[in-house]
Amino acid sequence: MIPNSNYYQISREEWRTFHQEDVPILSEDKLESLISLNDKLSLADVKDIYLPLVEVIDLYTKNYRSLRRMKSKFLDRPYEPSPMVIGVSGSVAVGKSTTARVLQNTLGKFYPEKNIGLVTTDGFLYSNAELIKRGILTRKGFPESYDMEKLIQFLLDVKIGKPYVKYPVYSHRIYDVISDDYNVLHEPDILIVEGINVLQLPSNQQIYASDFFDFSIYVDAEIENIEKWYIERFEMLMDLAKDQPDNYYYNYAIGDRDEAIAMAREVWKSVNLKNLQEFIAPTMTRADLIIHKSDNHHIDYLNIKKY
Ligand SMILES: Nc1ncnc2c1ncn2[C@@H]1O[C@H](COP(=O)(O)OP(=O)(O)OP(=O)(O)O)[C@@H](O)[C@H]1O
Ligand SMILES: CC(C)(CO)[C@@H](O)C(=O)NCCC(=O)O
Repeated sequence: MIPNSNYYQISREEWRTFHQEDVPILSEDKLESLISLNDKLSLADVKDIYLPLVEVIDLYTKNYRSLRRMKSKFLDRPYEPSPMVIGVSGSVAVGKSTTARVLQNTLGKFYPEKNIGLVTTDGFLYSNAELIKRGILTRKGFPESYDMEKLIQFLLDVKIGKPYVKYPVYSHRIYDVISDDYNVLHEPDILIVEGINVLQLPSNQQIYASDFFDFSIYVDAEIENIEKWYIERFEMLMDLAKDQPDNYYYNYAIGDRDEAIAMAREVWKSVNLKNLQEFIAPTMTRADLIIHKSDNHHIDYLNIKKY
């Protein structure tokens, strides 16, 4: 329970019962096809968690569009379509990208005619070379390691409806931003932006990234579980790198496994846990919705903002 909470805490058992009468139910076929897109996802998760969640997002989307329409009419300005932007935040390795991907796919089934985009803020990290130049390589993921001005310009371009918006991409495989390459976003109706920093307030800008979010989600879990998932992912990345000498994890993969895992535990403690406690967890109560995961990534309850 969040102290002095302005949230309703809702158990999974209750959450799964929420449904708007006038919203059509997704067919079993569509639900089955969603699970095949993600091996981490169960049919129970789609039905219990993600279907009510897309219906909540549907309420926020309708409200967002109708307010914008009324405002442009009131101000006597043309109505310019602008995508609804959803932020997904939480610790390193808590499962933000997995949650965001499942949400993207479920929204895609819910609104088959709409374009649902997904971008991670990892691409807006400074490159390793730049982090070294600034003496902050061991602060990767901390607020100062992101080019926030670039992220805010990107969000602004998306919001004003620029037809093609470029954005940089990060690769866990090379442990760096991919240089000389970028992805392009083309007129999304809804954009999900996932990253540890989406709810943070920058110290030196007048515009906040969070100004652009119309709905925000924080993925929460106990620290011991997140550490476990971080180490499991490290082992998975190491296993994938075994035959790839150009992979950042290759040297760990061919070296002593216990030593590599001990090193990962140290990085977790001295970098990611510190970042979580100092800069990420304090932003949790800015989110409209907090999803709580327990053992085995099981979502057991959610907190949704009252006011
Ligand atoms: N629902 C789930 N069921 C099983 N495994 C999951 C689930 N969600 C996430 N994971 C696993 O937990 C690990 C972390 O997940 P993910 O990569 O989505 O986290 P993240 O918060 O996006 O991390 P980062 O900030 O470092 O990119 C991964 O190994 C992922 O496969
Ligand atoms: C790229 C981030 C910051 C977030 O996804 C994270 O995965 C990371 O690399 N953190 C730095 C410390 C580490 O190597 O885990």
